[in-house]
Amino acid sequence: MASKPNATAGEASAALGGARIELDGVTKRFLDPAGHAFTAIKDVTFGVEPGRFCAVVGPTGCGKSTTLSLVSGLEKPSDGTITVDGRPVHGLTDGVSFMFQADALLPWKTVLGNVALGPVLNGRGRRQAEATARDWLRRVGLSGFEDHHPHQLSGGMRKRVAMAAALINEPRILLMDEPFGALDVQTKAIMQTELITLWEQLRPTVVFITHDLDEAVALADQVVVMTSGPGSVKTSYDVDLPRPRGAVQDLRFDRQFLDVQQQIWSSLRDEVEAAYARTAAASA
Ligand SMILES: Nc1ncnc2c1ncn2[C@@H]1O[C@H](COP(=O)(O)OP(=O)(O)OP(=O)(O)O)[C@@H](O)[C@H]1O
Repeated sequence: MASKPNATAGEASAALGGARIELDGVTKRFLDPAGHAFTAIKDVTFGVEPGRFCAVVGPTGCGKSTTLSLVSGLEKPSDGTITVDGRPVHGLTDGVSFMFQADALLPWKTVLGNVALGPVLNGRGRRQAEATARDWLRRVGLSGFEDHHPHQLSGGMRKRVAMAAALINEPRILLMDEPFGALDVQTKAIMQTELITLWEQLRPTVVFITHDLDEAVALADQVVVMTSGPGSVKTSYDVDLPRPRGAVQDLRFDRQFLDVQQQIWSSLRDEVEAAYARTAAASA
């Protein structure tokens, strides 16, 4: 593993601040291959205040990723409205960065080229973009790896590159779909701590999809629990653990953390069991 990121709060560049996200009665229907309408999410309503970290949990197939792509503007709702800072989302939402489970890195570009790509596409000169990219690589602990290509890095290092590439544009909204889902347990915990340290400096509004309730509670200010499909919002919990949260590994033994985790699990468990029973019945 590369060294830990060495940025401090004072090094954060002028953050633009996060945007307010509102979903109001959002339903999304898809057509299945036979041409029948299939409801993926139904009447989803929740909001995320500017600069808050919102995790969305729910059983497999309940529509978490669909919800995220609606916020991004990549998909349009069938019913209901999504607004960002009070303006309805039409087309790709401004000021959004993404991080997915698969690293969206270009294999033919160097680490520096991957991180500098966002500013270059935003019209910054190459020199300036590369200088900013070098700074971000330092902040994620990857100084010295600028000329490597993605295949020459470990999984955790690739995540750091993806994180630098997502944050270099100082997004107002960061949409994350199980970004650490494929990592081993130790690397995942390290990446969670690094993410939360960088987020605490920049404070974009985050919507973070995960299957891992511990991860949701450790990182988020708010955890939205979705019902089994078609997904709607079952409950939204505030997580009042103090910030800065510090190392995620240590947090998991905290009494308050365990209390919140248990409370949310008691709500989530019914939905996970319902989804499992439905899948088992369908395949019987
Ligand atoms: N483009 C699409 N066309 C048709 N059906 C879709 C499409 N996208 C998603 N679905 C369906 O909508 C439902 C919700 O999918 P989605 O990926 O949003 O769930 P999820 O909660 O993110 O799942 P998982 O936890 O397994 O990643 C699923 O039944 C899926 O097959």
